[in-house]
Amino acid sequence: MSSIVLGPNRYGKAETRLVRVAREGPVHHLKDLSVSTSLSGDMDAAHLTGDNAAVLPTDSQKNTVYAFAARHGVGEIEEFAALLARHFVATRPPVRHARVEIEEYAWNRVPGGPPHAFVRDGGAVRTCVVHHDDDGSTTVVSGLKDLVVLNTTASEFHGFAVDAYTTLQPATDRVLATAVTARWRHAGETASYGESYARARRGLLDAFAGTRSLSLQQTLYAMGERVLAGGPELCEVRLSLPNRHHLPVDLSPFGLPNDNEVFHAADRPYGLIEGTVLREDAPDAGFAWE
Ligand SMILES: O=c1[nH]c(=O)c2[nH]c(=O)[nH]c2[nH]1
Repeated sequence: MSSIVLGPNRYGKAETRLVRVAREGPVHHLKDLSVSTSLSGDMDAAHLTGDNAAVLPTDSQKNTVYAFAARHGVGEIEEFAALLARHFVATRPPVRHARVEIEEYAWNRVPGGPPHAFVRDGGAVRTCVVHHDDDGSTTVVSGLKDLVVLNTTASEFHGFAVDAYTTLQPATDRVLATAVTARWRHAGETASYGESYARARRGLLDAFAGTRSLSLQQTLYAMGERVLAGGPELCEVRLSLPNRHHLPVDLSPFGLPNDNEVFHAADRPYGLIEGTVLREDAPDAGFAWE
């Protein structure tokens, strides 16, 4: 019989919810994050013998998130994630690699309200994953999720393969809707993350709105291409696009026409279109996507 060995492993505190209020007199600023830390390295003993000497408790990792927010403030999520990742690798020798993932929930000021009143932004959640390794390298992937978009026309789907189980009718004018998850890899270790986020988000929306779509696959490529066109600092985009089907309701039993006006917004199942768009000369991704 072959012997059994321990494979890759990592551990950390998932989804530490951090809200940081920065006060400039009566004007307050709000950061609302979910921070997940994950450490790996010389930790085999914890799994194999129960020796926890190398294990920095996940509770300590959570405390570090809060302490760093107090001590350093929170700027761009990528910078806060890198600060944490480097700290764990630098201060705990058994930790050879740190992965920090952050989601940011945006808040806007209440229009006309006092400078301490906020309303949660209904738009996308901003995301990042930063890896730092004890060889000194850092990788940064930024992105967004839950960016819900819909075109009421300019979407077609026909010419598809037909087999014994195909019932779908070709569509020359359909509703196209999706909730975009997009992640983009930075070629370097530092960037103007706020600016590149705004550019990438704009590019995603422009490409979705401006593409006469023959499929969600084609729209995916257009969106990825547009993000990369925003600047050389981004080298690879990964997109996940659920096809939120809008099915025309058959109103003929009621003697009513339905000229592409009344739809059932189906929940599930949904098509899931996923793909990567990258520069041919993109540097090696290493562990960036892990
Ligand atoms: O844009 C689409 N791509 C597909 O692959 C597909 N498959 C399907 O049933 N509807 C659609 N729409």
